[in-house]
Amino acid sequence: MTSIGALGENYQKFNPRAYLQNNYMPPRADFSSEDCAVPWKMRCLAEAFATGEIRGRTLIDIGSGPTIYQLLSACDHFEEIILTDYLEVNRQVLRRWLHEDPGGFDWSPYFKHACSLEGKGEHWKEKAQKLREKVKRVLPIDIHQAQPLGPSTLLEPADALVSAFCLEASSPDLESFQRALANVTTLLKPGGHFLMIGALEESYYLAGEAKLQVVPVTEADVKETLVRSGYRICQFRAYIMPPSLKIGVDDVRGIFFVNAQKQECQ
Ligand SMILES: C[S@@+](CC[C@H](N)C(=O)[O-])C[C@H]1O[C@@H](n2cnc3c(N)ncnc32)[C@H](O)[C@@H]1O
Ligand SMILES: O=S(=O)(c1ccc2c(c1)CN[C@@H](CF)C2)N1CCSCC1
Repeated sequence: MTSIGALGENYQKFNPRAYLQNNYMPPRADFSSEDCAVPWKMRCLAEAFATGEIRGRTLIDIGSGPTIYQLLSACDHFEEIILTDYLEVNRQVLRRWLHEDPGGFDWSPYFKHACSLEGKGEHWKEKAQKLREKVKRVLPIDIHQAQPLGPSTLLEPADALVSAFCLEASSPDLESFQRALANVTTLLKPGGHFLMIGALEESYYLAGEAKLQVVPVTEADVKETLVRSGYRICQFRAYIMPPSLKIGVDDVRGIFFVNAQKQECQ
């Protein structure tokens, strides 16, 4: 039985570049059809933010990793975006993108796709600049702590949370997944929305030398965990993994998108 500590130790071997190659470059980063995984994920996020119901001053991204695609449709709706991750190597990758350092990952296909989905005629470079302006902090986080951002971070609860492939990929079992959700929920204002993307029935994934354990969760597990943590589920969508995308970097069966609202009476 893997412990939280052992899982954390294993993350020390996590290779951001390998992770990006495995999941955010072809064949998985295929934008040719709306039915492909990445366009599906981005459409879920774009449509949720397009309602105008998810907005406010601050949004926190939980477990950003080395990626920013999950925030492209959020940046018009918040004044301040806070990125977080457990690993300094990932926080460095994020800072390099924010500072436009050469040699960083090319997110332009994702920005172009987001601009196309939103249909506002925005040039992708405008959106990239806007996101860079909105991201004010890149913070360390541990979702297994009661105060995931640590006791000293003077941060009022956020108006919204986003998290993609973090909770199930950081929890050794369902109980710690449930506790982690309760922990991160303390970072969200009552009435605020939590947009979560995650892996369904995945047990591992690779990131270079690292083989990371994932707690396999079903649609019912995710819904039940959210309700028990005091959320109303506004929307739940699932995507089934096509065989062509089973490329040996994980055993993911599909992905879920959930828009959940933290109930006022906690
Ligand atoms: C599968 S990656 C997800 C990255 C990115 N959000 C995405 O959509 O691809 C999981 C992330 O969870 C982070 N992580 C691992 N343990 C964590 C913990 N205890 N608390 C918060 N994040 C953790 C890892 O550093 C890694 O960046
Ligand atoms: O590209 S994805 O959106 C994707 C993207 C990221 C991840 C996974 C999948 C599964 N393993 C996760 C590890 F936690 C990370 N995609 C999900 C649907 S099937 C094809 C792959």
